[in-house]
Amino acid sequence: MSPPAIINPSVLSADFAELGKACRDAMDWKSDWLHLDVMDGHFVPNMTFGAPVIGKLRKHVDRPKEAGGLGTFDCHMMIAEPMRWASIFRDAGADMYCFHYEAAVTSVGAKDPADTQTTEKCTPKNLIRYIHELGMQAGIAIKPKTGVDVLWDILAAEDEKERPDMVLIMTVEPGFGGQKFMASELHKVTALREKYPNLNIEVDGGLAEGTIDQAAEAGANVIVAGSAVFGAKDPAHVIQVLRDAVDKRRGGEKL
Ligand SMILES: O=C(CO)[C@H](O)[C@H](O)COP(=O)(O)O
Ligand SMILES: [Co+2]
Repeated sequence: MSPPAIINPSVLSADFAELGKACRDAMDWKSDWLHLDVMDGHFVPNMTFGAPVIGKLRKHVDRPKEAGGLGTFDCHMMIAEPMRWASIFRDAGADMYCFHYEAAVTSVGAKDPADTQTTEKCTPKNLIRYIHELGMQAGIAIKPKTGVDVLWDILAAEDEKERPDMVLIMTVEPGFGGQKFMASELHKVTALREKYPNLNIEVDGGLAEGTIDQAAEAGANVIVAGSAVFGAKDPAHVIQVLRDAVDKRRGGEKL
């Protein structure tokens, strides 16, 4: 059976002037995690917030989930140099540091924003190892134009410290909330779920009541939803619908 449903609202669609309230609301609505979209204006054509904001939000979010809080701050790092910023986000309170494969393979392995000397290349496996050494969980994301094939070698790393805890399949082009769900990406989820029954597989972009069944059927269990939750009249109901769809697939019931 695939892992349990993890419903993960993205604050990208919340009122940025009231992010503390958005976190408290997400807890009240019985979310499992909180998804934080970090955008740098280089890797994607948009900017959001960085570690200082995440550090402040931590104060609004109780742990653990069992006590009514949110267990995991899931930081979706849409940034060009993911190795450079990992320790800073760890210090701010990130639990899951989910970087983009495309950014990792085109950046250097400097571990400090001010380091201009390092020229050694970053690799996904080295970055995953480093994220684990920092005490965070490691996620790896791929954009719609990146094939799922790039992930096989990383998932099969001999050393478990170099294997990701979660894979994120983007179902929109990263950069903006409220875009149309790309069902064309779900074959990647199906392929991953076939090979890795226990892996946390996250989908992000355009997930809502009308699209969740396809994603759940493909095998996704970590569900990001921004506009569908923060734009809803009854966000707690939407979260329940998303959870039920994943749980039905887990129970073997055909959707
Ligand atoms: O990573 C993202 C965009 O790059 C967001 O997490 C995502 O788009 C969520 O928003 P919505 O559910 O409205 O599509
Ligand atoms: Co995201």
